[in-house]
Amino acid sequence: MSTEAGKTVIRPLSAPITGSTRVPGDKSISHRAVLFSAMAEGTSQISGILDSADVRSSIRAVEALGAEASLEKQPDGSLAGGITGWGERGPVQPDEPIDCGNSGTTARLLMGVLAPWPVNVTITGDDSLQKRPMRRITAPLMKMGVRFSPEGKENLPITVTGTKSLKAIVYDAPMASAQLKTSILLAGVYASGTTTVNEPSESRNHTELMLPEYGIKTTAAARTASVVGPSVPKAAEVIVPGDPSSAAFLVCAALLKRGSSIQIENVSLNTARIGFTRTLERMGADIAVRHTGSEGKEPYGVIEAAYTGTLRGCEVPAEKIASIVDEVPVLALVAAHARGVTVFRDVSELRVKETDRLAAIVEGLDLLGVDAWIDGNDLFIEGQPDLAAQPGSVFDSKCDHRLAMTWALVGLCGSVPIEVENFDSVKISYPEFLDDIERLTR
Ligand SMILES: O=C(O)C1=C[C@@H](OP(=O)(O)O)[C@@H](O)[C@H](O)C1
Ligand SMILES: C=C(OP(=O)(O)O)C(=O)O
Repeated sequence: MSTEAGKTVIRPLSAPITGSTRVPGDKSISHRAVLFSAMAEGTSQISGILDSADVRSSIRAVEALGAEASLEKQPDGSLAGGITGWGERGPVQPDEPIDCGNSGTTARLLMGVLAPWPVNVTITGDDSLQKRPMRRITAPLMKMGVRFSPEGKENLPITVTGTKSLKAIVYDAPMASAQLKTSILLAGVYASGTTTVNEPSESRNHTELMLPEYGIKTTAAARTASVVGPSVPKAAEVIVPGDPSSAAFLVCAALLKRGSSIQIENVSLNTARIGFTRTLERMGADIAVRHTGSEGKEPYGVIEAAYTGTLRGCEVPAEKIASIVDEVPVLALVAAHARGVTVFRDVSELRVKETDRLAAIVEGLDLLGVDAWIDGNDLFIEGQPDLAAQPGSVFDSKCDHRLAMTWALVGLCGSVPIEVENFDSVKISYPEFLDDIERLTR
């Protein structure tokens, strides 16, 4: 790998991707472990925490609010140690705005964390995060009694002023978003009565699975989750499994690189997260999932995948999109190599991620000569089984980690070097991505 003027040259892998590996800790569970432990009374013990820029944003945020984190780097690259929360005392008033960097999860969950406390905290973030919608979070929290200034503003920076007299609500969410659901449920922990979030389709359920570990009365069924408050979370022990969203890049690489065969161990097999395995199976991929255990209520196990060279297009219905929401860019690249058309129905949420991922997918696939288009909120890709990049093509990651890894696969699994602009955005979720994939070719 070489980088010049923000462009990284990605060269074809010298051999098929083979063998067993692990991926770093799950980002969603790591954020939650950090934030829930900060809210709790006592010292929580956490291991397997993802050490990435986004999770560091959550750690810095809770430290600024008075939680004590003594986390140490482990030989496997993860962070482990104790977090002593503010519990009944509540967070301290920070001196400065809290900068959540690139992390939507940090900013949005923090609004719910701060809701029960009489502090004024300004939340901000980088250029990308300052463009992402926040009214979806502030509107329901305002119904619970939280104040935001400027009132009704869509984008960060926004100042949160919490209240000790939060009202419990029943909220019909306009979109399937675990960040929205979690923010409301975290506020609900301190509201009197039952706070419920109903969703149009199922989003990831880590919050519902983890809050009971912190002693919070929680109920959950398909598309609905509730907490009963008021209650103070109690310290817990959390072991974070590997991140399936990171695993998806290695799996897709194996499906695109002739002769490859890999096993990814100790990865979360939460069904709300591994929709990509089902999509790839429907595309005819050789992929299998094997449960080996669970941590708390979170299942984990092994994902196996092997190259076959024969993939076909498929249709992914709207209600399954939440289970692949962060994997659509890399699945779109696989679809570009499949025979026939692939359709992802109602992927409008991709427009409001780190960048407009829908537009970026169409742009990147166009550079590869692949016909991809958006009709309404649906994404269509006409695959080409013999697809090959032009040498030296420059793909723009738009400083988005998922796009950086997606376009890197074009170079790694193809036959000519390509370039990826701002490839270093992989530090957001998977800093060791390139090392991990190269290690599997030796
Ligand atoms: O709750 C979470 O940890 C996340 C939820 C998803 O966002 P939305 O809730 O906005 O869909 C996902 O895209 C993000 O990477 C992490
Ligand atoms: C959308 C993502 O994260 P966040 O919303 O936390 O920035 C992601 O990791 O792809």
